[in-house]
Amino acid sequence: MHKEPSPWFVDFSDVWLAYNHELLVENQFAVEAIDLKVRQGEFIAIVGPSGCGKSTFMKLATGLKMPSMGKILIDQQPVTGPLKISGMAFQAPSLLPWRTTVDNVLLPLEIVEPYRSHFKAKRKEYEERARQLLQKVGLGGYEDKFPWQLSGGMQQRASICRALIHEPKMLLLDEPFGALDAFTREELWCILRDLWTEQKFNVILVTHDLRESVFLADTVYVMSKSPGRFVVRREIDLPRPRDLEITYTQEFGDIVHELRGHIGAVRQTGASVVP
Ligand SMILES: Nc1ncnc2c1ncn2[C@@H]1O[C@H](COP(=O)(O)OP(=O)(O)OP(=O)(O)O)[C@@H](O)[C@H]1O
Repeated sequence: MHKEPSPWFVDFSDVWLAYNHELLVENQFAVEAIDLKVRQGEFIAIVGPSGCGKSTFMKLATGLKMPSMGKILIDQQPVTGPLKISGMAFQAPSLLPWRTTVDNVLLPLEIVEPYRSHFKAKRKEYEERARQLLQKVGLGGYEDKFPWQLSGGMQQRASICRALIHEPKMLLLDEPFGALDAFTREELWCILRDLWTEQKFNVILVTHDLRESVFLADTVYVMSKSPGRFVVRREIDLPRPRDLEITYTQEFGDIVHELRGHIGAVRQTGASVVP
């Protein structure tokens, strides 16, 4: 029978994950009943209380973990192992201290096929690409410095460049700006906004910062306490392009406030609230 291709870029159908066999037997799931449909190029943010399963969700979305039940399609393909079409950045920039900024950014091209096979032959071209990306995020002049010569915000910019150098279709960000001061964080929101506007990769952003989620995302999902479920889906219909000024508007404040109410509800009860 001919099957219609999934119209979604990310398509989770009733996905459950228990971390091991014993937990599965005891019906102890880290995340449960996840149904998530994400359009091509959509920017989603996931917020929720600590330990609700946000990182577990990320592991499922990148194929680092296989679901105990349910089905995951990314870019029409069933996920069967770690995905090459994704780039990742975390709270800690984790740059290699013995490599310069540009060499850190080049790292995925040394590891991920098809780049890896051509790395020696195309090094110059790849390096040019890395330098252009670094320029774009405001790190021009720092390409040949070592990580310890950069501020925390600069290191995080480099780490985002490293996540994007192989032009992934999907960027996964787990609390990428969590360790930065408020001003630097907002600067990086704008950098991410600009990169996404230009390249339209899919983004899955995990954050504790509701303002960040509302400023950046098309859609915000709220997860409930463990076992993690998606209990609220909020479309952010603020016009784009969004400037930081928007964060001071009543409309923006109202959405943040509404999401805060949902988080408060799931923190207290862990129960579902009406989507
Ligand atoms: N390797 C593991 N083995 C068993 N249980 C795990 C493992 N990793 C996570 N868990 C459990 O799965 C649940 C979800 O954890 P997860 O790390 O996904 O939450 P989180 O929302 O990312 O937390 P935080 O916001 O604190 O980073 C928690 O109950 C956690 O104890």
